Amino acid sequence: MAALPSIMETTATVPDQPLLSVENISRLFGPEKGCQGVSFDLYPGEVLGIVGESGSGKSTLLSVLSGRSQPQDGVITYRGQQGEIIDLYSSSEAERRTLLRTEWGFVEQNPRDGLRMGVSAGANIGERLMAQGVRNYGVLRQEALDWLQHVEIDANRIDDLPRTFSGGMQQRLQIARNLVSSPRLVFMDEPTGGLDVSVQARLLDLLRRLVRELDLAVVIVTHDLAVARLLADRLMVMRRSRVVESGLTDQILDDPQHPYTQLLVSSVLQP
Ligand SMILES: Nc1ncnc2c1ncn2[C@@H]1O[C@H](COP(=O)(O)OP(=O)(O)OP(=O)(O)O)[C@@H](O)[C@H]1O
Repeated sequence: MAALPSIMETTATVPDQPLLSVENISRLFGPEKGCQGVSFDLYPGEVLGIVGESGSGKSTLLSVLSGRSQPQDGVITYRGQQGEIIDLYSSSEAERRTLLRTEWGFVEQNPRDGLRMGVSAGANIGERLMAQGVRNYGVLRQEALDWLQHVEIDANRIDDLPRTFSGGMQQRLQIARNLVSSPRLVFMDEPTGGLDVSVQARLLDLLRRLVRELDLAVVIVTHDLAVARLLADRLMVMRRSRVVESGLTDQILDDPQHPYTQLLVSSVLQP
């Protein structure tokens, strides 16, 4: 297999400085509906899981963190590739969109929301590279072939439309489309949701491998504690719009402190 692209060799990333700093952000649609008072730092290469029951505010928080919806309160700063500090919501919408297409990625739960269904698998992968200025057809095609291989899709499907792919393949294609441009930070919203258990397991293995090999920082929303256990270094547990507990994944899952987390963990352990 071709080597994965080495990432960020030229970056000014300082490992002991946060990539993303989140200070007291809130976005509420009603009392306890949305997210409020959320603060944390995310470091390069770190995987943060956001867990909690349905309606606790996970997706709202993710959309605020990823620059998709403006918080009513709080500040989010991102340390750019050159070491510059970017205040996410002081930037223009165009700047935020550029960030999402280049240094960031977003893996949607439903691959149809993250893929362009009307163009080939190869074109889906090549799009972000083109946005970064790669124009050479041979280079684009080779990158697409390499990435199909990285996500375990047969290379001879390169010219096929994503709608001819299975759900698991579409999700792997979406991952390739996001990772081809060597993002430093990837947001994922229930990336294994809606897939069969066996397909989920394979996708999780793939994600785990890619996250490690590419040293990606990830914020992943999941209601599945097994997914969180497998992927996340750290967890934030949300309930009714607030973070009720946060810490190292093993610590939280093996010795939950908050009664709600205890309930969440014990409900999974029960047959
Ligand atoms: N655009 C919106 N307008 C009004 N209310 C909203 C909107 N988006 C989310 N909400 C409400 O905010 C609360 C949190 O929703 P959110 O989708 O963030 O929760 P979640 O934890 O991601 O849930 P799930 O796991 O079911 O996706 C819910 O009560 C939801 O109804």
